[in-house]
Amino acid sequence: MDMLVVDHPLAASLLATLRDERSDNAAFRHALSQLTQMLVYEAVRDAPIEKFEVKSPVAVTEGVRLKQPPLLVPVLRAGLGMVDQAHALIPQARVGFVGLARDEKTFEPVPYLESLPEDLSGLPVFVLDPMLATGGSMVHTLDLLVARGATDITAVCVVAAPQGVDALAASGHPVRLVTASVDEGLNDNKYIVPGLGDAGDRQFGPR
Ligand SMILES: O=P(O)(O)OC[C@H]1O[C@H](OP(=O)(O)OP(=O)(O)O)[C@H](O)[C@@H]1O
Ligand SMILES: O=c1cc[nH]c(=O)[nH]1
Ligand SMILES: [Mg+2]
Repeated sequence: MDMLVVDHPLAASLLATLRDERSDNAAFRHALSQLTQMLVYEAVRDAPIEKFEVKSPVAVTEGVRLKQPPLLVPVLRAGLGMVDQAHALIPQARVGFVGLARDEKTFEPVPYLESLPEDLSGLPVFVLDPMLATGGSMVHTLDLLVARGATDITAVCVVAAPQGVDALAASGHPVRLVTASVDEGLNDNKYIVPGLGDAGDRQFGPR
């Protein structure tokens, strides 16, 4: 599986703010939004473009635009903190939604929302979720997308555990990963170490 770890001092600095337990909900949401901008910017770097004619006040010249803007799919709740910034960068993008809550005992994702276009064939998809821990939530989301015909999926995650990376690779789904960090591992509660805690709670408060 292709993986891009965005290695940039500004991304690292925002990640430090996210990790810092002293960052309150507002600071956390702000840093997540800013870091999403960098991750999505890099995720789009090699996307196919098309050329079109632009008339500047001075002359006619060539402009470029994305050939096919991706479908953005935030995984609720935590992915909600990424979608506005991604959409600001790619305003033509359509948006679908998946809602999952990890069971605290089994660590399996429990689905509660699925709002996706019926046919995803030929449409690139960016899944937005800050945390890739065991990978169960992301693989569940990939299952939904592939069942609708998606063949070109990018998982945009702020922090990934090696176990989550392995789970994506083992899924066999057509996915690549863009992340700011592959962390050390998971603790007994399947939280990423060092991670940044519960990305949903840190934005919106405890469920
Ligand atoms: O890789 P996994 O082990 O599946 O864990 C990662 C999932 O856990 C978090 O969501 P959570 O279930 O806490 O829901 P929330 O966003 O509503 O807090 C996170 O946003 C991912 O969706
Ligand atoms: O570290 C983790 C693992 C799952 N979900 C989170 O929000 N954080
Ligand atoms: Mg959570």
